[in-house]
Amino acid sequence: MTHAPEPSGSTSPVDPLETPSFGDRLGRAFDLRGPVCVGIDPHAWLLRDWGLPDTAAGAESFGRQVVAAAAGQVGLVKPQVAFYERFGSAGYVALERVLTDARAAGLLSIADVKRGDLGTSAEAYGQAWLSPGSALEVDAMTVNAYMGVGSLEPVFALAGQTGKGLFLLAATSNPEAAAFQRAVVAEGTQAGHTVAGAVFDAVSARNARNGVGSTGSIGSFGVVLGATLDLATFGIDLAEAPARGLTPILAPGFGHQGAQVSDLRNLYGGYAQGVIVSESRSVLSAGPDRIRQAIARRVVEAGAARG
Ligand SMILES: O=c1ccn([C@@H]2O[C@H](COP(=O)(O)O)[C@@H](O)[C@H]2O)c(=O)[nH]1
Repeated sequence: MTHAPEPSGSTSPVDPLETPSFGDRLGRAFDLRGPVCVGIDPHAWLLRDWGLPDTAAGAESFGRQVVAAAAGQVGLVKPQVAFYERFGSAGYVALERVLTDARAAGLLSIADVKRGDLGTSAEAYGQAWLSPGSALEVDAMTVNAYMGVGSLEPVFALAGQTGKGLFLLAATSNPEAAAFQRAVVAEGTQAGHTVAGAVFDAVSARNARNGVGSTGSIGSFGVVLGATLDLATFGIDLAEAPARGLTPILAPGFGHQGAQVSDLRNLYGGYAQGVIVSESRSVLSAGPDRIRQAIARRVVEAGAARG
């Protein structure tokens, strides 16, 4: 019996040699605009405060206004997909328009979608978010490795081919994650390491292998390490960064969740130059008329903290 070929969706072929890597684009964004990433999280209460309906149209207007305010000030935005998904297909159409605006404004977008599965299912998630020309195309997506880092192999491969990035959840900012993410791996090459440490090491090893670029180059594969945490207690040592292939860190937890941007260097040590400082509610709650100024303040704070 022959199998039908996997559908490739509305994607176009890419030449990996012609595609600058996500790590390179991220490095450029850091140099040009600093490390701040504005989260796009259209909570129902925020839509109300912004004078918008709690509908897909409201979430679209909200997202597009946030993108307009972020454009030219920061290098990155991070839409929280859950807040669009709650409106079903209309929410996805809204998100597609927000992403189109972000791309047109020269912003790198990270879909906070936290996908994870195995084999061809994992690959299909990757195709949805990382394939050039797909409706939901972004620069990077968040993924979870709780089916094993190896389960994400097809997504790593696709991201490598298309010049996209991945951020694997390693130590997340929510307090209830610690017991789980500090658990110890039972067997294999990572035996004895914490789950968080094993994810961090696996991602770092990939960046080290790919990090043949210049000193200070940034890898395309990153981890999520919450800013609310004492990362040493998760078995993660950030004291010394590698000379090339620095693993980027997506760092939620600043602002509303309590972490201070001024602590950037204490929190992330030798990796501070690769940290994406992500804030959502603390910026978005400024409202449509003051969000530009709120973002500008974060840019100054983060620039000073990063040095
Ligand atoms: O460890 C994690 C991973 C993801 N998030 C997401 O980031 C934002 C945080 O929003 P704030 O309003 O700045 O607290 C939100 O979309 C989370 O789902 C996280 O908080 N922690």
